[in-house]
Amino acid sequence: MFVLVNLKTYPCDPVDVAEAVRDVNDATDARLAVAPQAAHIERVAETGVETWAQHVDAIEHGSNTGHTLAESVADAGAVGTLINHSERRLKLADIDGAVRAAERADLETVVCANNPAQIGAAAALGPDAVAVEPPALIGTGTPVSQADPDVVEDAVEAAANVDSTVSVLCGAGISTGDDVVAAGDLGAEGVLLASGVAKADDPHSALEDLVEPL
Ligand SMILES: O=C[C@H](O)COP(=O)(O)O
Repeated sequence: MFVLVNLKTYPCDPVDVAEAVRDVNDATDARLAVAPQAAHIERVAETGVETWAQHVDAIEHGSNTGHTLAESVADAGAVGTLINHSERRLKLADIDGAVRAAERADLETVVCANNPAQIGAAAALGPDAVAVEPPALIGTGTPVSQADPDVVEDAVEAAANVDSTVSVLCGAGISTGDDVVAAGDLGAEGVLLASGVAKADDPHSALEDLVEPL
């Protein structure tokens, strides 16, 4: 299972969480990675943890003030990027452009979507993976894999109908090992999570619990 920890803009210490992700990754068969804010990518990557960007824009080098260039996050140490997170929504053409920009910079891609219908559209753009996240469950601690299993199963089916090489992650409310196991049982190859780790008093312990049954 792939466990991708999104730090959003939570007031955690990104290096402390990155070191916890790195250390727990070293002690499990699961694959763990962390997605800090763009400004923290370089410091986080220097810990040795697998580091992802939270977003890249559909741009090339040039006059794009305030945008995030895929090559720049790759230069800073990111090896992948989220695209179209529920809190960073893009138009369809810009999702497509962001996937192409990430490919150009050799970044792995996870395109997020609200529901199975959008997952099908996202898979058609050829990312490495898609992530289904019902917005109403994000940050609630109510896990999508247990509270709304049909969403996950339908997302897996929707992606497979379009492109069977695109992996499916699920996210929203995932915070325990049981939530991750439930996601795997529904066909997801990974989970995207944030508050369960970034807001935990002890991120290392929270991560150990997440991977313990894997
Ligand atoms: O990127 C992570 C997702 O939005 C899930 O957030 P959450 O784990 O806090 O529900």
